[in-house]
Amino acid sequence: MTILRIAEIFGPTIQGEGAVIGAPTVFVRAGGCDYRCSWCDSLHAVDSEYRHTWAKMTTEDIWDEVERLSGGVPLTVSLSGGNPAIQDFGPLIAHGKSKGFDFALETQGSVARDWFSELSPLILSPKPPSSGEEVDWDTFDACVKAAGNAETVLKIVIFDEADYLWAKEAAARYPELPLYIQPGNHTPPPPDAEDAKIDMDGIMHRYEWLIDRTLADRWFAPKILPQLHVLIWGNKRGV
Ligand SMILES: C[S@@+](CC[C@H](N)C(=O)[O-])C[C@H]1O[C@@H](n2cnc3c(N)ncnc32)[C@H](O)[C@@H]1O
Ligand SMILES: Nc1nc2[nH]cc(C(=O)O)c2c(=O)[nH]1
Ligand code: SF4
Ligand SMILES: [Mg+2]
Repeated sequence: MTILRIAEIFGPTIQGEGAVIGAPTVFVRAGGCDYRCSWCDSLHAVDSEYRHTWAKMTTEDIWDEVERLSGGVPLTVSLSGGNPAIQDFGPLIAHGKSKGFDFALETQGSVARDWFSELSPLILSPKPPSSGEEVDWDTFDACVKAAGNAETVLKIVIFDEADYLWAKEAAARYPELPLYIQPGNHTPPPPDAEDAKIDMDGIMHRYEWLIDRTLADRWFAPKILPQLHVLIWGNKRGV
């Protein structure tokens, strides 16, 4: 029996980022991450200090909750975290797909899994210099390979000029993958935050900077998107 550490399951809400922005989805947020990005907006699912808040759930437990939240109506389930790839979501994905649901998964690309080939899409989010983490490109390549024919997209968070230049180089490694860039939320919630306040002016300013920077550069490959859920709900948890 597969037991998974789950920080939260919520929805239905809209997918706020990237390729299927605006699409109804239910989120399953895995607990635990092999990275610790300086600006992570989901530290409650990363910091082992919050481990006691993560539920130990079987595939069946998770599926029951997804069905309850979705009313049993098939949609795309978004697997995020933490890094969902450090746990075995293969059985959940197989079960959900047999019921007509699809699965998207967000990961930084530090662990490759054979079940990536069952995703639609696999969202790979390599981390730029401002994160304080460093990409192992061999492992990242292995993630792209593991996905095989499954839809795979790149989503890169950009905070500053160094990140921007890095994103261009990173994207150039994978010219065949659809590319999404998003401005960073420089006011991510502390892990124990009740308060959903953000610096909205600052976030919009960074978004405008990223659009201007990209277009002035005649870099037309990426779609440049905000975190839509942050614009609507700020740092509120569970949306
Ligand atoms: C919390 S992560 C979880 C999945 C996986 N660990 C990853 O990083 O891809 C989900 C997405 O949120 C992005 N993200 C995290 N913190 C952010 C922030 N402060 N501003 C903008 N995007 C952020 C990540 O880059 C990733 O694309
Ligand atoms: N609505 C909504 N969209 C999201 N897209 C990626 C998210 C994440 O934290 O992985 C996220 C999230 O937490 N909420
Ligand atoms: S890899 Fe993702 S979940 Fe892990 S610390 Fe970075 S942004 Fe947060
Ligand atoms: Mg998020």
